[in-house]
Amino acid sequence: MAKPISIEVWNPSGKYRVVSTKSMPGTRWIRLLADNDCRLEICTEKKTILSVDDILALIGDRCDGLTEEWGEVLFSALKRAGGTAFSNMAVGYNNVDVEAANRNGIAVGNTPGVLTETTAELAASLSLAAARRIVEADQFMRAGLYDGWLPHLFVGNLLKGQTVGVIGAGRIGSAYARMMIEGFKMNLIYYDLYQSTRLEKFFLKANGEEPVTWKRAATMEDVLREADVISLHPVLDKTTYHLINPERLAIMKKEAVLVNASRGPVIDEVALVEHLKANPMFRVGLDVFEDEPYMKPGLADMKNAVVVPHIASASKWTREGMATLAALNVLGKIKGYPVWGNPNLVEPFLKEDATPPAACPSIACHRQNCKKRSSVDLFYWVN
Ligand SMILES: NC(=O)C1=CN([C@@H]2O[C@H](COP(=O)(O)OP(=O)(O)OC[C@H]3O[C@@H](n4cnc5c(N)ncnc54)[C@H](O)[C@@H]3O)[C@@H](O)[C@H]2O)C=CC1
Ligand SMILES: O=C(O)C(=O)CO
Repeated sequence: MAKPISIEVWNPSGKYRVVSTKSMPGTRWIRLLADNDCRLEICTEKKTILSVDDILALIGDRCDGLTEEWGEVLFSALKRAGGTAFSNMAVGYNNVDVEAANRNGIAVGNTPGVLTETTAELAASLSLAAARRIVEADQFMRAGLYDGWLPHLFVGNLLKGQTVGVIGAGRIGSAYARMMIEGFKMNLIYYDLYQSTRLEKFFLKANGEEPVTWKRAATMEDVLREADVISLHPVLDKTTYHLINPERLAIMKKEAVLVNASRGPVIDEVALVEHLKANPMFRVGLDVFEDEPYMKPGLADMKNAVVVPHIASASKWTREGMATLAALNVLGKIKGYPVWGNPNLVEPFLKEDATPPAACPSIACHRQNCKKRSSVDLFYWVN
């Protein structure tokens, strides 16, 4: 039997028991649940990742809704406890065994609509940090090694006029592409399984400047060969696992910059470390890792890698929005509300002082609608 888990309780006499396995940013999500007859239990354990036993202890023998990362054991426990709702605080849900959720009649919520720009901005930051060697230079400065301007000191890559490559030109990939085109006047080449109309409709209104060029590549290899900066934004699934492997690394330019703010396993990280060792001018910016929270051996020693701990969606507005949407997914399901028409247009749920619509903002998959949703609504969480 799992040991008791420490929790903080809001509205103890609430009719519905909702458990959050993590403390989430902001307070609106708490108010929304507590004001709607939910007894909210927030796990206050210090550990970042809870074990299956920890979560079983949290579910107990009566629970109406929950937010975490799961499979059959936990979904069947949630079902036995009378639960019907689960929400990730993420757009992605590759942490969720959707089939197991379906078998147990549990709806799976996620939180699109608030992450796109924040995540794209982090990818753009990593692109710049890697191209201009910001982290190396910062460490050098702090170590007291700077003793005067030198022509060769931390020479990096100019972005203007170079080519940015995007693999997976969905919401985030397209937003990132626009930032790099508009901000740095880069030319674009992208690869996606589908034509990205949202990206192709966009054009540079550059007052009198040379317009940038853009094209959709026939193959991913074309992007890897041609681009100077490549950013990965696909979902993680069987088709994208180890998308960047030794063969594909080998065809990239020796001084290319590779950015990953999608999912760690999209890159074969062991192969990447070898490539970084062999090609000191090849640089990467990584927000996600194959075995999060760990890095593959050797990566931490590579000066040509900028690494950050999965913070792409970490802006205050986004994280508070994610918390609100996750809570409203669970609440909406408990109340029997329908699913909101467009999970990417969620502003009505985010208005601070307004009553949110009587709908679940984004139920990515449940028994009734699972097959009907297009792939664009299926997202994946880390690990
Ligand atoms: N690092 C972080 O904190 C965050 C990471 N993400 C991750 O970013 C990724 C993209 O998110 P969105 O843009 O919202 O999703 P999206 O669904 O709008 O875009 C994904 C794109 O990838 C394309 N794609 C799928 N398989 C492909 C393949 N084999 N080759 C090339 N393209 C392929 C799809 O056609 C789609 O256009 C997801 O993995 C998501 O979980 C999202 C938010 C935050
Ligand atoms: O939303 C997601 O998929 C995340 O990775 C959270 O930042």
